[in-house]
Amino acid sequence: MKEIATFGESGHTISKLHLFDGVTDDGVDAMLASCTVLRIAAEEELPNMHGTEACVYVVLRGALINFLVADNSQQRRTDKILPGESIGELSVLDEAVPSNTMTAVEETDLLIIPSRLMWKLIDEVDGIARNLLRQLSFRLRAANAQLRRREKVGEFYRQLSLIDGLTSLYNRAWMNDRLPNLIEEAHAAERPLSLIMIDLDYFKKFNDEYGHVVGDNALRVAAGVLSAALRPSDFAVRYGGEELTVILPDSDASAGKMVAQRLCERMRNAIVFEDMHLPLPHVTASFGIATLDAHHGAEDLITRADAALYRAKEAGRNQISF
Ligand SMILES: Nc1nc2c(ncn2[C@@H]2O[C@H](COP(=O)(O)OP(=O)(O)OP(=O)(O)O)[C@@H](O)[C@H]2O)c(=O)[nH]1
Repeated sequence: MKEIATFGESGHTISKLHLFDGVTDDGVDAMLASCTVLRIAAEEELPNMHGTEACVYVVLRGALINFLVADNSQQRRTDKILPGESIGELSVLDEAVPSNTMTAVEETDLLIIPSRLMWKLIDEVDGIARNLLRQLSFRLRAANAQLRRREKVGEFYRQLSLIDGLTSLYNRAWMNDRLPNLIEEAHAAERPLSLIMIDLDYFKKFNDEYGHVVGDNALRVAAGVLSAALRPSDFAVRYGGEELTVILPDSDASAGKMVAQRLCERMRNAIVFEDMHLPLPHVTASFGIATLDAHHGAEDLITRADAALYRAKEAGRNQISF
């Protein structure tokens, strides 16, 4: 980077600089005449300060890219600063160190307006304060829009992280997060809630016999059976491996049993493999039902559903127990 001239010598005028839009005061060129014009090479980084003073940088030629330094010290690229545009106003106004680093996209010439002169211009020249405010409000809106976009993207990935990739059901992380809330809501409203633990039967044998690809398909089919049979207010979760869970808000023990019975039958009849040249493998599952007791929490509910599931397995599988 090198100082190539003063603004007065550079041949540039304020007419194309946004900060001076609508400013007709002839004195401004004179006030800026002795300001430095700095040339920085492509990919060169701009210092945060010029000397010891904060300053406004106005792009006369070339372009800058504004890198926002994130908390985790990764750099994120934001918008380009093009000829006529400026940067650094906030640091002049609040005297804080800028939170971004700027890099030249190509060889770039910059007019440097030191803080003291910037304040003098604001105080003495009509229109500059207005332009500055307009520029800052534009930047604030752009920053808000970017924040909203990031929030949406963040929410998208958060949702994605709560969905099981194979079955598209909710995953265990979702259940760990949501079940305590659902239980709290049920207690507060004094409404029932039932939970069904489901485990595919002899699934190891199924995998051994038909292979893991068909096994995966069987899991998808089992998930589909749950999704198709439940109300929109119910939740189906892949608890882990070949274990699935169904949460039934507003459902007492008899409703829980009825749903489990229906799921058990549909599971038994579901077709895993459509190819008629192969023997049609079916899957069955065992179901353990537990209904929420007053004052009991998620852990207790899962433990009781697990115990019921164990009884269904012990009793021969392909059935429900409570
Ligand atoms: N294909 C496939 N298999 C899985 C997946 N997750 C777990 N399994 C298999 O599920 C089988 C579960 O076996 P076990 O826990 O012994 O139970 P089981 O053979 O179903 O026997 P019971 O539960 O007693 O009826 C294991 O062989 C796992 O590899 C998966 O995502 N895809």
